[in-house]
Amino acid sequence: MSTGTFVVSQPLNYRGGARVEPADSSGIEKAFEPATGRVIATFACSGEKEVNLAVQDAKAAFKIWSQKSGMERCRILLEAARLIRERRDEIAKVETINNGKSIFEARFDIDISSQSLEYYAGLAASMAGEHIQLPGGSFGYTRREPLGVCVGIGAWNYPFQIACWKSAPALACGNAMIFKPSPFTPVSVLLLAEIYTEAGVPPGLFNVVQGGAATGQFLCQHHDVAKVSFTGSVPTGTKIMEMSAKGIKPVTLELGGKSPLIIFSDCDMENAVKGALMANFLTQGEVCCNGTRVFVQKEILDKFTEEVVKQTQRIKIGDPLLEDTRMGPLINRPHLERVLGFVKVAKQQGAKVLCGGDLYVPEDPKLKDGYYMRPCILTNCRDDMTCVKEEIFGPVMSILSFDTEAEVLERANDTSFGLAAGVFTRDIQRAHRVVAELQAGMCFINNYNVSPVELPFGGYKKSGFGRENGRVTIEYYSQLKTVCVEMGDVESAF
Ligand SMILES: NC(=O)C1=CN([C@@H]2O[C@H](COP(=O)(O)OP(=O)(O)OC[C@H]3O[C@@H](n4cnc5c(N)ncnc54)[C@H](O)[C@@H]3O)[C@@H](O)[C@H]2O)C=CC1
Ligand SMILES: NCCCC(=O)O
Repeated sequence: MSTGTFVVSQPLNYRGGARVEPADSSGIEKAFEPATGRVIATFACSGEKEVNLAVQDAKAAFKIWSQKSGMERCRILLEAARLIRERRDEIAKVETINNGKSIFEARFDIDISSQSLEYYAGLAASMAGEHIQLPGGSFGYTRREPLGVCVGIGAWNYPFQIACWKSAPALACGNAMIFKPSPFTPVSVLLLAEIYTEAGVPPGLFNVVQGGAATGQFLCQHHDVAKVSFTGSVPTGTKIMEMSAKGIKPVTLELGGKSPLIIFSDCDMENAVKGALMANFLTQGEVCCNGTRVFVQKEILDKFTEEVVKQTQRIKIGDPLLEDTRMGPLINRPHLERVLGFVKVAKQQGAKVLCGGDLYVPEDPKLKDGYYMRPCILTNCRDDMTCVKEEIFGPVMSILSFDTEAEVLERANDTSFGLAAGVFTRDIQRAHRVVAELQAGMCFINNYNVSPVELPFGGYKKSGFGRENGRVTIEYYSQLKTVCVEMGDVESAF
């Protein structure tokens, strides 16, 4: 596979253990290769009939899967993880072609994905309730039971990884899942569906329906869907919550962010600069937990800025399938224009562009219609500027300066988002004191944007609720049954 050659020839829905064309349609979508602007797939968005069929199949598979022991589910998930590792390069290439992120990065995403399956495979085998002693030899116990058919709805920035982060805990707990990827990135999740089938899950346990808002609504409103786990924007998350409320369905919402990264003057400068790049430029800056408000203590502002600009200018932009590329194209033309629009407004509001923020046209002629821009560093930023307040979801870092810890904490928390935050300092007491005050679900000390699957990930405030990864996620895909056992006679009140 090389850039400019890939086309999808097989159906993109997956139901009953096989790729299928949807039974009905609520419209047609096209998926692109951002590196070249080429259409790689034209597909029908699933209508209500197809969604009903997917739910029906998932319900049938749930009956079989939920009866299996944790050990049996563990073995199958481990086999699926092994198959992901075996097909790592192929999956990473498909992800790169459809999303635009560099192949270097896509391979990490696929590794994290297989780790997610391994982690929840381990927990599947050790899921247990409690035994509680009661007076007179009576006792109670709790059982952790699956919810039923769960729906996963994904964003386009980590298509394969999001599908794994949702399906691995869901399946480990004994649920079935119907997954709807973003219509921008419909392709890689089919490889996951095939892998689950090959690993031995019952047909229908993991189904894929393609489409946009209308298909998503059919899923969320379906009376046989027990739970919705959503990754995407705050406005869509609000709608998902409203729809789920009508059916009293639990939801997990992984939404947007505008996270602070605080760099104190006593930091290890080299690591802080690397951390700022990790916090802003992975996946072309299209990462929900990015630390895009970079607060730098005044004493080191000039030195930090000089170094971060130097390293940003060195980032190799271009064909994302080449080994040495570190930044590929953005997801699509409208998004590229939106991001460039943020840079324009930032300038109008008084920010200074130290580098990038403009279109980039690679020399290779096949890339001339791709959606590339140069990563951008903004300085002279103020807290009231649009670039500092709103999620840009592109490679744009805003640098702000601060004097004191108390001041920076107040400014860092002055946002309706609360997904992530970071602090760089050599002072261990300050590090823990500061993160304790930060209003964010995922805090990093002396690093940024690493994603160990053992750690719960999710937001505070408008960045959502519920968690992905870590042991706690079992609670979001299962329900607790309490059984009270009487060992004596009934003491009736009547
Ligand atoms: N917290 C997290 O883990 C992450 C959050 N995000 C956030 O996602 C956003 C970017 O992703 P987008 O795909 O543009 O978000 P989006 O909200 O436009 O779409 C997300 C998904 O929801 C579906 N959808 C749209 N309208 C719907 C409706 N009415 N009912 C049901 N489903 C519907 C879309 O088809 C897509 O699959 C950013 O705000 C970003 O911060 C992205 C990745 C991770
Ligand atoms: N590995 C990063 C996860 C965050 C995101 O999905 O945007």
